[in-house]
Amino acid sequence: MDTAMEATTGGRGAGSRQPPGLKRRLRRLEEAVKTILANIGEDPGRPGLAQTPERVARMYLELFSGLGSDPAEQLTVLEEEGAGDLVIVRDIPLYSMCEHHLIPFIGRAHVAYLPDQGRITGLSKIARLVEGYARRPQVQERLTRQLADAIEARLAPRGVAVVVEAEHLCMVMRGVRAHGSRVVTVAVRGLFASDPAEREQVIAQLRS
Ligand SMILES: Nc1nc2c(ncn2[C@@H]2O[C@H](COP(=O)(O)OP(=O)(O)OP(=O)(O)O)[C@@H](O)[C@H]2O)c(=O)[nH]1
Ligand SMILES: [Zn+2]
Repeated sequence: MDTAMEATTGGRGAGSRQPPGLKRRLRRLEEAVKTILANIGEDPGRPGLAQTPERVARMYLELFSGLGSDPAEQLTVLEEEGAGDLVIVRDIPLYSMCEHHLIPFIGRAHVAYLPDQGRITGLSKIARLVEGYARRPQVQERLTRQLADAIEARLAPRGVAVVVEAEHLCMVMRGVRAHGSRVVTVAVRGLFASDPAEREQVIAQLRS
């Protein structure tokens, strides 16, 4: 985690220089990509691949930029007197990386929460939360749970429900080659966990 922290905390201020750790990590990633290319039977020296290790190194830091920060901190708490009705944000795009194979799983997240005492969050913040947890090596169940836990911890709502629907390229491009299969995961907290009728209703709304 220490090295991940370097990448995400470095270079934030205007004109600030990259921390030395970041350059070293990029160089090591480039070396690793060259090693992969050589060992799959490619020639890392051929012109078409000349920039590839550097490009892939930068891409990996982007794809895994959710490491080393706490996405829950992005959930600002707004006090809106009287806000107590269900809030649903559906179809949030999701691009994450399966931690078993390091290839993408792609889908949508749907989030609902029932505010308590007028505590709500900015709507964009929920999409930011999804991005923060998605940009790291993941499994879908943990991602789903982390989204529900973050909203519960920050907003202390009466209930939270999260549904994630995704296609795992590790199940499609390789292995079992289950084309068209979709994985659906659900996490519920508060009222949606304790009351089966409420749970059923909110999940139906999220999946409709
Ligand atoms: N529960 C869960 N499993 C996942 C997720 N992403 C990938 N997997 C599974 O992780 C498992 C890894 O199993 P292994 O047997 O170690 O790896 P493998 O030989 O490549 O497995 P196959 O994919 O069956 O060929 C596979 O069953 C994947 O389908 C995820 O988000 N959640
Ligand atoms: Zn996988």
